[in-house]
Amino acid sequence: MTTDTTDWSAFAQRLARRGERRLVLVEGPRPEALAWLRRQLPTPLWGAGLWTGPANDRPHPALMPVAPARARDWLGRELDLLVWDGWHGNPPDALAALAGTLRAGGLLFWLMPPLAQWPTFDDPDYARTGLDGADRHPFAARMAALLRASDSLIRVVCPTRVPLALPVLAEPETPFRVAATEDQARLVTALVRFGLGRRRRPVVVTADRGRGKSAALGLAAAQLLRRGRSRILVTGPSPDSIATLMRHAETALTGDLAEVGPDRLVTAAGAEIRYQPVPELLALRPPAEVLLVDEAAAIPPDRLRALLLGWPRVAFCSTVHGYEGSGRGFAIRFRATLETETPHWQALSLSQPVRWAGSDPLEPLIDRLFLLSASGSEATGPAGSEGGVTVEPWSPAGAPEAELAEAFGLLVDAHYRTTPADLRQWLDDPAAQTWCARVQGRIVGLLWAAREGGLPAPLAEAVAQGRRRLRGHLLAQSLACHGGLAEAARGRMLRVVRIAVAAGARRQGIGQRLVRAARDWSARAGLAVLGTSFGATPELLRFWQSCGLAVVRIGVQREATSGEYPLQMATGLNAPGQSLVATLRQRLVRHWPDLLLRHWQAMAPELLVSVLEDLPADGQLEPLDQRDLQGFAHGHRGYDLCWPVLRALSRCPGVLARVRDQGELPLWVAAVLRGRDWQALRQDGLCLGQRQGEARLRSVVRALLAQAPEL
Ligand SMILES: CC(=O)SCCNC(=O)CCNC(=O)[C@H](O)C(C)(C)COP(=O)(O)OP(=O)(O)OC[C@H]1O[C@@H](n2cnc3c(N)ncnc32)[C@H](O)[C@@H]1OP(=O)(O)O
Ligand SMILES: Nc1ncnc2c1ncn2[C@@H]1O[C@H](COP(=O)(O)OP(=O)(O)OP(=O)(O)O)[C@@H](O)[C@H]1O
Repeated sequence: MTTDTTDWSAFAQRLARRGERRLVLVEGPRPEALAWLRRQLPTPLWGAGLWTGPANDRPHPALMPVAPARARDWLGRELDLLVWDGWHGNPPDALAALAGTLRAGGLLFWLMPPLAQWPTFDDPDYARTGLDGADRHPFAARMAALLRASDSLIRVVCPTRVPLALPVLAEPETPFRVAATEDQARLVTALVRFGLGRRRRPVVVTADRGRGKSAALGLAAAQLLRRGRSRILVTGPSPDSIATLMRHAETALTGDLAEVGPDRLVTAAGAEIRYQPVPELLALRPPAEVLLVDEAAAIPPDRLRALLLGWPRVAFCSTVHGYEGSGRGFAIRFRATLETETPHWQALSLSQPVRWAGSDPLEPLIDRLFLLSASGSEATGPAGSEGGVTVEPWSPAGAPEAELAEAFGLLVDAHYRTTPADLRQWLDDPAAQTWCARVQGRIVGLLWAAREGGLPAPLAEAVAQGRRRLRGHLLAQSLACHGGLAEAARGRMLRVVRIAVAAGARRQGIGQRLVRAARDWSARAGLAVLGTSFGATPELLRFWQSCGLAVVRIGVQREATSGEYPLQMATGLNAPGQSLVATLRQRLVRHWPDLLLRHWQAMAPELLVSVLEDLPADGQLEPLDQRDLQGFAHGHRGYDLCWPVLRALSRCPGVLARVRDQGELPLWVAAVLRGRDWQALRQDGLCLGQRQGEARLRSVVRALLAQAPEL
């Protein structure tokens, strides 16, 4: 033992008795820091630990090496020690996620250059998101300032040979123990009431990490079996996600169980709690009185909806931890479905931590560093007018902390996947431009954009041919590559990365004003295009249309998490930009019927038609087509013979809008545009069969011909 060794094991035990965890920042050259750590960590190590650097460098053989990119695999597990090698990169989402796996008594050693060097430290992780070109890093500077101000942080400056003076921690009166909190007990009671109560009154439980939400589900499921329910189904994004739930249910049912398996608990009376994966549940539809869905935020929205409608009592639970970015967005987006389908739904939440004490300083510190609990302004705009709203350029990097938290909160609340990595990108990207809208000084709207494109001709050509891919330049690159147009990567553009207006201030023109500010700035700066890329919904499409942008591309695959098609819209700001947008749109006009048949089968009819209505109508009927249509309308000509003409008719101006007005859009889209057969249409409840379906389509065409004789 050398003289500078600290008894970390005793310190960890004391922390555990207080229910707390600590961050230990090990500053100074990496070799010295590693040498220091090697001297500190005893053999055997006092608990389970991870090391995020290269396996060969690990400072203790008992530390398990894990690449930060695999941090997700550790969610739901528990650790005593995390040694984070910041010299090999600091991806914010992974650091925040792994910090949450530390149990009471846990220590997080973070190896980094001295705090003073953080603003210019060339973090190896920057290359992943194109930030390696920046010479200053406000995000890291901000973290350094927050750490410097923290009174719970333990700082070690290497090289050092003196023993560390650890904080003196008082012994608690009662040692901390992981056990039910009052909050959790209340939730269990509420869940039992829900499980025994009326149908179609779903509950949505949200909680930060480590609040005991999964355990509460298990405890409630056990009580429900005891109180007469015969089958409770549980599901989640993966079998691992329900292990805690099953374990707590099993413990609560001890003595009553006839069969115990990892995905099934059966009581002596034959009642069961059974895990089934989401696809299996939706395919087999096993009956059950209650369905519990854990980690619901990681399940695509269309599946959540199917689960909601498929069983009489459904509870959805989700963690709202910001590093996955899905939690809060889940609550916000799913709310719309709940309000429409099951207006009597109920929101429940858990706030007291179970895994550590309320006095734990690590959770609030990580929270501050990564703004994990940021939530947007409650401020509303002035009703019915634009008066009192100011729109101005704004820089997140220079903003006071409280304002930054409020502004980032707006983005988090408004977007499904806004994570600490976005916060870093927003603060650090030299190509970022931001505008904010204020009412009485408070931020009620934000537009974050990034300058893209402007690539040298040979590189732009290589991107267009699909031979090169670059970090960043998302829209420029996508348009160049998918459209096969080098001009898209050569021209300079501004991409709106995110826009958000506080819920209480929407539909007052604030969004439009923010876009106008970005557009005016771009035009003045000589950029060719203003564009954006987002998960398509008819509402957002309408918003961007109202800002003067037009559809230039729709992705061929839905995004896995949101289940939405990526949609790209743009407007030309000068002659080359206008010509680029026009060319992209012409290609889309030519290609959409084929894209539709092969790729857009899952697109909701409303969205599909909104997209098609955005494009210039290009359908033309010839005299023979017109004769066919007359024949079809009056029942002399069969549907199959007329199908090509009906498709051409769909492309004529105003036709789809008229079909919508007649309430027949779903049938028209499925039969005519998608070419689905009558059996499939009947199965989907779109018609009673061929005879009835054809009759309805004939009646639509008759009305069309009456309204628009020029057809
Ligand atoms: C790249 C991206 O960021 S895409 C994601 C956009 N952001 C989000 O989805 C976050 C949540 N939503 C929001 O924050 C807001 O609703 C925004 C930013 C989309 C729109 O901001 P707002 O200030 O409400 O828009 P604004 O009042 O300027 O609307 C202008 C027009 O857009 C259209 N529009 C806006 N919202 C909607 C909507 N929900 N449904 C239909 N049309 C809409 C309307 O035509 C509206 O004019 P009108 O109110 O006179 O009918
Ligand atoms: N009432 C309880 N008694 C004993 N242990 C509990 C109790 N509630 C929760 N725990 C334990 O606390 C830890 C966290 O609980 P749980 O996994 O339910 O939390 P969670 O809110 O789902 O959090 P996370 O998203 O971090 O997994 C688990 O190890 C669990 O076994």
